[in-house]
Amino acid sequence: MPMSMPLRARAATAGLLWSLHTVHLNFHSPSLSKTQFSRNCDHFLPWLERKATSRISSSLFIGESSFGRSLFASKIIRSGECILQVPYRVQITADNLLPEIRYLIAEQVGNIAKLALLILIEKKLGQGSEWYPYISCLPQQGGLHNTVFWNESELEMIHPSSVYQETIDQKSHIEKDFLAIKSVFESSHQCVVDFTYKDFVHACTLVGSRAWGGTKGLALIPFADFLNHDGVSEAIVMSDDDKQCSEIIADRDYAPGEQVLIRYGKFSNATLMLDFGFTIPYNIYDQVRIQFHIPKHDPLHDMKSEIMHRYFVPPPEDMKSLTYPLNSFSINIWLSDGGCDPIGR
Ligand SMILES: C[S@@+](CC[C@H](N)C(=O)[O-])C[C@H]1O[C@@H](n2cnc3c(N)ncnc32)[C@H](O)[C@@H]1O
Repeated sequence: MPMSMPLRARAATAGLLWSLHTVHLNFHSPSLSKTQFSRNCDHFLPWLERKATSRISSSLFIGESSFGRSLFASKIIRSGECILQVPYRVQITADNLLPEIRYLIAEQVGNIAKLALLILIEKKLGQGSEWYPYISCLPQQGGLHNTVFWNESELEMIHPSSVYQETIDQKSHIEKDFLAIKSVFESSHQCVVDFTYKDFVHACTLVGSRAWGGTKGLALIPFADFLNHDGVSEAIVMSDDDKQCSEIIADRDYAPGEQVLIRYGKFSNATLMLDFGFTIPYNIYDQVRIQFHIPKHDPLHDMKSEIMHRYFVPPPEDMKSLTYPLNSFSINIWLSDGGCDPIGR
């Protein structure tokens, strides 16, 4: 079963996603730099395999590319090969919170906030945390570029995009969760862990950009979350309930040393910027939605309406919850032949 990245579901309810095509924010060159082991990560995979008591991957090693930490082929990989299997038992979900904390915040906040709290608790435990080798590998504050971290003048640049409003909504959602957790802890006279609003925003953004929703609910999947995104890759994180693991099958051949990329979802640049803090240069999922008014007195009214209905494009999967006006259509910004397709296919 395919899994999907989480924040999208929430953001999709916030409003129409207009393309961010006017502001291209890919700070990195897509070409890969020399691969080397990332700081702090040398012992990561052996630790995870010990914890899982099984092989996670014999095909991948951790290195760095212009996309940050990345996974690379350690040998020839053939299309169709299983390159990674992460058992459910080494994935982190809200169930890993201590029962008394889980009970306290049960109805107060959603899974993103619960996982964020778990990260903050484990981080405070330092080397005493059973997840230390993973938690200590996660990006530090200042290392994420999602729009929630943008200052006012940066946000002003994207005012015409729906990402602007979605960013504001996301911030207020995080603030609401923060206050809810703090108030629960205060009224129960429990000081589970001391953290600031800034810590909490960082932790929520970490979860939003590297957790998957699956059969076990929202889960951080160590090692799988070191894989970077390529919108045209067919490789996705899948759940296998029989084998009790998440796995990834290679969608093409890889030579040793090549970076292995997966698709997080069929996301526009607006979504990528909001939830993951990057955009890609030619995003085949970028769309603008054009609303089109056909006045009743227009002599071509019937013909135009008929064309509109014939070519009406249903909203993408991740925007199903939105009601699209019928007098609108999508334009894909980038097409493989470089042209514009007015019916959005
Ligand atoms: C699931 S993590 C992937 C591993 C990450 N590079 C790391 O250092 O841990 C997702 C983050 O990786 C980065 N990323 C993934 N794909 C990217 C891409 N195509 N271009 C630029 N950054 C990317 C973004 O910072 C994103 O929020």
